[in-house]
Amino acid sequence: MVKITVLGAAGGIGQPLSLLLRLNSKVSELALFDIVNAQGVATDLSHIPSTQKITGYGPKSKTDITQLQAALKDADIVVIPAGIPRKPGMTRNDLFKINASIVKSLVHQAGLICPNAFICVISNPVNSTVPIAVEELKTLGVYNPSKVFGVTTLDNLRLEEFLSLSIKRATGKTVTPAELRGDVISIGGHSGSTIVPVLNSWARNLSSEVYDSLLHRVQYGGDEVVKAKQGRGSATLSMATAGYRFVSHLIEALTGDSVVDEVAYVKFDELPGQVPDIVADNVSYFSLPFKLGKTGVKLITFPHSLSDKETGLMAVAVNQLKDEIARGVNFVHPSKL
Ligand SMILES: NC(=O)C1=CN([C@@H]2O[C@H](COP(=O)(O)OP(=O)(O)OC[C@H]3O[C@@H](n4cnc5c(N)ncnc54)[C@H](O)[C@@H]3O)[C@@H](O)[C@H]2O)C=CC1
Ligand SMILES: O=C([O-])CC(=O)C(=O)O
Repeated sequence: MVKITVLGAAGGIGQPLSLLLRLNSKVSELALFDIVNAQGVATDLSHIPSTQKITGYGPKSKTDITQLQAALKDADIVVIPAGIPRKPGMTRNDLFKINASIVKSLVHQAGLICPNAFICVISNPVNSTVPIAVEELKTLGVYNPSKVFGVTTLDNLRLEEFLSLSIKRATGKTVTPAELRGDVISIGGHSGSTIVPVLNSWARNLSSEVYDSLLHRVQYGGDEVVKAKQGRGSATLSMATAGYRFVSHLIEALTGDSVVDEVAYVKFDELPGQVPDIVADNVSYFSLPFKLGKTGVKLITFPHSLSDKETGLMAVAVNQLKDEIARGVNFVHPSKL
């Protein structure tokens, strides 16, 4: 029995993500909330045969929070793709002005109504919106470091797909993205040079030229989609797939006895497991691999074998992340910095 609430469910990510969740038989209840059209999306999805209860909620007025609260009641997992996406020429940080308040207000209600729920933040800029979520939950006294995630799974999907293509191009050999999954991961943050792909022994297959173009494509994959969509938004279908991969693992961890391997952007300093000094001495948030159980993150499992190049990338990532994390914290506590 798992209840999932999707906030921003009528959007470009929210709709396909809700569709995928509708098809998961372990989800007993799916609550969709949006400021527009969530009831319409829920009605549409309700025609797909399922034993799952599905409901749609939207505010009845500008100040109405009762519908949001009803959607969040008894939620085990809250997924947040609410907020504006990029247009060409914008960075993810340009979204902060609008999305920071959206995430803060939604997480505030989640902290009040379902304080034990897992919180999965998709809204950008993830490097800053997750610190906002954490600080908001702290102010309510309900923060649990094992249960708050920035969803960076799309960086891992891109790495698996683009590396598979790069290996084919460089060696003529076929290594499927599924074979690479788990063996290569993306750590760091979720924007440009904060994204650090860790290639393990697969790097040996690539010339420095192929490596550099792979690195660029993983770090700036989001820009590629924004440009191709020509002002009509950013990644939605790949993101819904990524979001579903992450959330379905959470569901697995919640409903079974198995411990699942995942990667997400977390506040790691209060979690068990070792993180290298270069990270731990400079930031408290990083996208990291971990073991996931019923109660959330059980253990950070930092990759053992980073190359010199990857260690260098990590130093760059940490530097940029510092400011982006501070921006999120400062938004909730303007006087703290
Ligand atoms: N973490 C990641 O890897 C990725 C994150 N994103 C981010 O996800 C966010 C959503 O992207 P899209 O779905 O493409 O945007 P969209 O504009 O298609 O959908 C966003 C939805 O949020 C709703 N919304 C706005 N304010 C709300 C509020 N206060 N409460 C509830 N719903 C609200 C809107 O009505 C809309 O339906 C963006 O910030 C985007 O940058 C996008 C791709 C990847
Ligand atoms: O690039 C964007 O704005 C959306 C995003 O986070 C991604 O595609 O990785």
